[in-house]
Amino acid sequence: KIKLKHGSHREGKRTDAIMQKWRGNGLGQFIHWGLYAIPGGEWNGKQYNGAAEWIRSWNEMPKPAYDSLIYKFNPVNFNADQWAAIAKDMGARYVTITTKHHDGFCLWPSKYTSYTVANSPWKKDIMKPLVDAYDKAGIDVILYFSIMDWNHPGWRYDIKTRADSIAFEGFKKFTRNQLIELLTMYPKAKGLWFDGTWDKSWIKQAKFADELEAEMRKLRPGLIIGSRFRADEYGKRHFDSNNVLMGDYEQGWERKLPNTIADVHGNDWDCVMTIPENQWGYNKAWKGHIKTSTELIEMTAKAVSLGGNFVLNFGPKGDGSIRDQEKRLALEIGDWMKVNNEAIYNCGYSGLEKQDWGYSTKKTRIDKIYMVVFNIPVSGAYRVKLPAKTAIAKSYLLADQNQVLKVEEVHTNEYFVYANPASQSKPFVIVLETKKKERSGENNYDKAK
Ligand SMILES: COc1ccc([C@@H]2N[C@@H](C)[C@@H](O)[C@H]2O)cc1
Repeated sequence: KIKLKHGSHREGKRTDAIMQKWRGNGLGQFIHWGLYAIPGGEWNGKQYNGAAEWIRSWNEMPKPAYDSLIYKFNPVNFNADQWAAIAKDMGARYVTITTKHHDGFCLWPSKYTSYTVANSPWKKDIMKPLVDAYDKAGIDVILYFSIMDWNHPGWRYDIKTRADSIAFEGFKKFTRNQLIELLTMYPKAKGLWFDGTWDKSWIKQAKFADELEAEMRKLRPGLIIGSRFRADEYGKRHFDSNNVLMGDYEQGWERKLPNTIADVHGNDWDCVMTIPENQWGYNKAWKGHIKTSTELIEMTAKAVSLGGNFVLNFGPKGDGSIRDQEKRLALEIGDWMKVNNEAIYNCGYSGLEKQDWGYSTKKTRIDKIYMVVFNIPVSGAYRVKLPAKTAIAKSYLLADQNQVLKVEEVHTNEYFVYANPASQSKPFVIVLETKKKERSGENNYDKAK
């Protein structure tokens, strides 16, 4: 092991109640909202083919033109309770909200810069009504914060000269001040989701970032901070030089999911996902493949089956309203979650071998396994292999618990569960209540039991 001063300060999963709640959330909502929602991926009648929240980096859009969008920020249709209701109806149990994206525009009235809502026509704080609305809806709030800040004069991509170094020292103080300010103004926030930490300038700040993380955790005991915040003194990110996870959960799954349990290295993690291929901020033109609710439900089940959370992104429009396609998807996912959320909330890796019909999840600390089915076998038989000494006490459809299902042990600890789902066009869940195997002879079940 390499001696590290600024590596990870904890090995293994956090076991406290706040993290256990986070771990059991299963499904979250991401909100990307800011000045970039006003142009919505378009400028002077031309479409930017990158991600809409990156339009400032487009040569076709003069930086001053972007920066003066602050004078157009007046979201007359902004309604925090409506956003929270959409998340609630979808079945999200936490939300991650952009307080400040890379452009540096602050959705809260920060004392440390003038580039905030306070100096827009809107004038009012956006974060407070959002935090309060989601909290009232029983949805935990995580604050997204971009370290990289294109608006701050002290930001540097790398530190090459003494002048860079002096400027960046000012930037570091500014960053610390804003983070302490956010934690102080919004004490209900359960965690921070950092982004914009890949440039050399920040990677070189191992000591500063380590001390800042310690200061934030002291100010807010139990605060949840992911692996993307800081690098160790050798510049290693997400995993330190001894390959130990930085922070409380892995933030490496952006627009992609792990495939097997080996990919998640026994850590907590979240996957953040866009509905189109790659748009976080509102884009007028949703080009390419727009994911369906069934695809998104499958990603949610896959994430939970591998011990993580699935966080689906919404990009509200410049006027504060949510686009119809996003509202419809949230309702469709919510309809499924209303019936099947027992297989998602407070569930995790089942330890069972992956089968073709879909993903299995296991209720934490309870002998219940959920077979979340996406591929219906023509045989009507759903194969499941259980660990030795484990038997199936009972099996039924989650959506209709009176329908006890026939189970047949076809090989030692390998069973066929027979089910005919009500609908062939929607994912459904088979529940297995397991128990210790008393004696070897117990191998056939008939429907009546
Ligand atoms: C260099 O590539 C990227 C890709 C996406 C991002 C940001 N992370 C996502 C969560 C969005 O905020 C996106 O703008 C930043 C840099």
